[in-house]
Amino acid sequence: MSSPHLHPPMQACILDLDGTLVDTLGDFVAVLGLVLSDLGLPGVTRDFIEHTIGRGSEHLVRTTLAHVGADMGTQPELFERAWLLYQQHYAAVNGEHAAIYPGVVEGLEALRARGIPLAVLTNKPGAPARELLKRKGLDGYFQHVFGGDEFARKKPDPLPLLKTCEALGTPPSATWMVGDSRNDAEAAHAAGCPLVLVTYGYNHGEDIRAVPAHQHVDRLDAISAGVPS
Ligand SMILES: O=C(O)COP(=O)(O)O
Ligand SMILES: [Mg+2]
Repeated sequence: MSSPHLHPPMQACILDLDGTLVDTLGDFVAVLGLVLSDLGLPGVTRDFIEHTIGRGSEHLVRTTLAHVGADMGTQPELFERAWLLYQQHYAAVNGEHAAIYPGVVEGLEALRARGIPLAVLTNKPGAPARELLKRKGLDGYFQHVFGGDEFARKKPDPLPLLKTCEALGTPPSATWMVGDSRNDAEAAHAAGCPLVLVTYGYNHGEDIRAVPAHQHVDRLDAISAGVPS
């Protein structure tokens, strides 16, 4: 499966953000700490957050509230308050505790040098995703950046991936998806996009090497070498 001659061609490449391009766990930890403290609720561990991120920020906030025992049944407004606080704190913190993974800039440079159009598709909302890329100096690489709030459904549904292929103007069969989690893998399989999984990042505690892909890489700059254009 990982032998180079089996690789489909690459006409464009769509990349996930959190856990693939940027290690944002520290931002999520800081922001959720602030939100829970504002609400007078107990904190959660870094491990819990690492295992919960990836399905979008609303899912993260809702799951965190449930985890600390907040009763959203009797306090239906609690989620709305927490969500508002989350967005405010995230906008302020965004990128402060986040770092670009080793090999990412080199990998993006290599793809760009080959003339491969690039896009980001994340389950993070679009506005903070674009701001994060800007703050980290990565925004110039991408023709499109789409967030989880910009399509009717999020990854692992294939819809956002198919829409991103449409925006790039390339067929899914030649538009590669690069991600760190089963959400990315399921979306890619369902959309018919070739898949690269990075072995770092956040995958809900599961071993990503066990998830089928055309390639598993330890660094983003290992992609370009094996993929024909
Ligand atoms: O905000 C999230 O849930 C993370 O999103 P991503 O891994 O799709 O970039
Ligand atoms: Mg991810």
